[in-house]
Amino acid sequence: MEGLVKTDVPEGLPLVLASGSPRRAQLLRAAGYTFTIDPASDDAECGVCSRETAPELVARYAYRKAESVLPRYRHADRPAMILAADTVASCNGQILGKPADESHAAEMLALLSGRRHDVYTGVCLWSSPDSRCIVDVVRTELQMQPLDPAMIRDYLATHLWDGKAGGFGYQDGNDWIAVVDGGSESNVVGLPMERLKELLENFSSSAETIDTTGPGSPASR
Ligand SMILES: Cc1cn([C@H]2C[C@H](O)[C@@H](COP(=O)(O)OP(=O)(O)OP(=O)(O)O)O2)c(=O)[nH]c1=O
Repeated sequence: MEGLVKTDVPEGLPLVLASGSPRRAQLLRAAGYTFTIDPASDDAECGVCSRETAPELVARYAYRKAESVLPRYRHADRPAMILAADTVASCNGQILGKPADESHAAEMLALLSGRRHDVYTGVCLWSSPDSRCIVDVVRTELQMQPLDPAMIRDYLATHLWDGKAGGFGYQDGNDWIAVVDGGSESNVVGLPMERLKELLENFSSSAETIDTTGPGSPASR
């Protein structure tokens, strides 16, 4: 997979992956990052707002996931660079998150069959000592080959769809799906590694300071 090259974390901060996704941890490990895992609370993902686009949704969720773990790293003796992400597929105007069950996965695969679709990952980096934050979204366009009922049935039986946006894993080892634009395979699997490197490298000049003490802030909850 491309882009598996690490860079330094600004200020030498310990990197905290605010995600329970095994794929994100694998990608970070493969690139050589040292990090701890501290998943965001489940309520960081709270449904699709009306008229929200897929890129808006993943940006919002990535932000909320990072924000939800921030209070754990607020003390001066526990500084961290928090990394959170959220991935969805988007096909024919529908946003596809993780399937609730096998029949939901089957519906998603039937929709994706033979269609071009996009996978979006939102990434949020938040440095706890100075509460500076950056959010970005990467899109990858994919083409799914036509899937016949037997292919869908056999894939569902593997349970590999479980926990994967769109009910299908790009990394699952069959040739059903190909990247047609946007390049990043790691983005499809849950963390755009080349963009992560750029975000870390440009963090000092690009991140915004977030007021975490005002009304509605993590500290006030
Ligand atoms: C499209 C696609 C997604 N995925 C995965 C990446 C993500 O783990 C998952 C999308 O769900 P997310 O809600 O983005 O992440 P998560 O629930 O796994 O972890 P957390 O919320 O704790 O960060 O789908 C693949 O593994 N392969 C794929 O081809």
